[in-house]
Amino acid sequence: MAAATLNNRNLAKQLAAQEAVKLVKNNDIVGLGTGSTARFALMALAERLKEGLQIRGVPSSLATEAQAKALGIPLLPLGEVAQIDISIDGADEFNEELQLIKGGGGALFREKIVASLSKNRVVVVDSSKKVAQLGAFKVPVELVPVACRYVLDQFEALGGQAQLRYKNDALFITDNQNYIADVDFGLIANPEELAIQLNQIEGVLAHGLFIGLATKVIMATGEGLLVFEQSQKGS
Ligand SMILES: O=C[C@H](O)[C@H](O)[C@H](O)COP(=O)(O)O
Repeated sequence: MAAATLNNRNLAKQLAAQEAVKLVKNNDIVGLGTGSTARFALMALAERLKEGLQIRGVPSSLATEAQAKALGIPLLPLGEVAQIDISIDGADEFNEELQLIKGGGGALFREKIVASLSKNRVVVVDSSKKVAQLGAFKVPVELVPVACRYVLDQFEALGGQAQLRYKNDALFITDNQNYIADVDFGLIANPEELAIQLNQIEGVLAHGLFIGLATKVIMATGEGLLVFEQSQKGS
C-alpha cells in the first residue's frame, strides 16, 4: 500500500507495526497477529525477508495465514509449535497495565494461543486504542454453538448485555466453527476478576480479555511513537 494513500490512522498503525518488526531477529519464530494493524506488520516482515531475514511465522487466523502465504512468509502450523520468540498483534483497547480487549475481528482464541506461546508479546496500535479503563469496546467471547443459550444467560448473570455477532445477515462463524458474542459489561472495574469468571463458564472457548499477555505496547500518535512496557507508564 503506498504511503500517499494511507489516512492518518492507517499511517499510525503502519508506523507502530514497522517499529515492532524491527524487534524480530534472524531465525525467530514469529507469532502473526490478525487485523488491520497486524497486517502492516506482515507487510513489514515481508520487506525484511526480501533483505535476507529468515523467520518462520505462526498465523493466528485463517485470514492471516492467507495474507502471509501471499506475501511469501514461511509458516508453521499453530498446533505444532512449542514456543514462539516474538508475537506481533493488534488490540481493540489497552490500558496502562497492558491489559487488552481483543477479538474485534473474531480471531481471539487463536490469538490467545499465539500470545500464550510467545516469550515476547508485542502489541501494535494507533492512539485510539488507549483507554483509562477497559470496557467501552464490548468484550468479544467465542462460544460453542450448542451451549449458546446457557452461555448467554451466564453473561447476563454477570451483569453483561450480550449480542451474538452477525456478518452479512448470518451468524458470524469463527475459524473454529463457533459463535462470537459481543458482551457489554460497561467499564470494567476489575478485568482480572471478569476474565476468571468468563473462563469458568462451560461453553466459552475464549474471551477477548487478554490479561498478562502483552509485554510491550507500541502506540503511534501524531507526534511519534510511545512504548508501554510491563510495570512502566510509558516512555
Ligand atoms: O480479532 C481480531 C484481533 O483481536 C485484532 O487484533 C483486533 O481486533 C485489532 O484489530 P485492528 O488492528 O484491525 O484494529
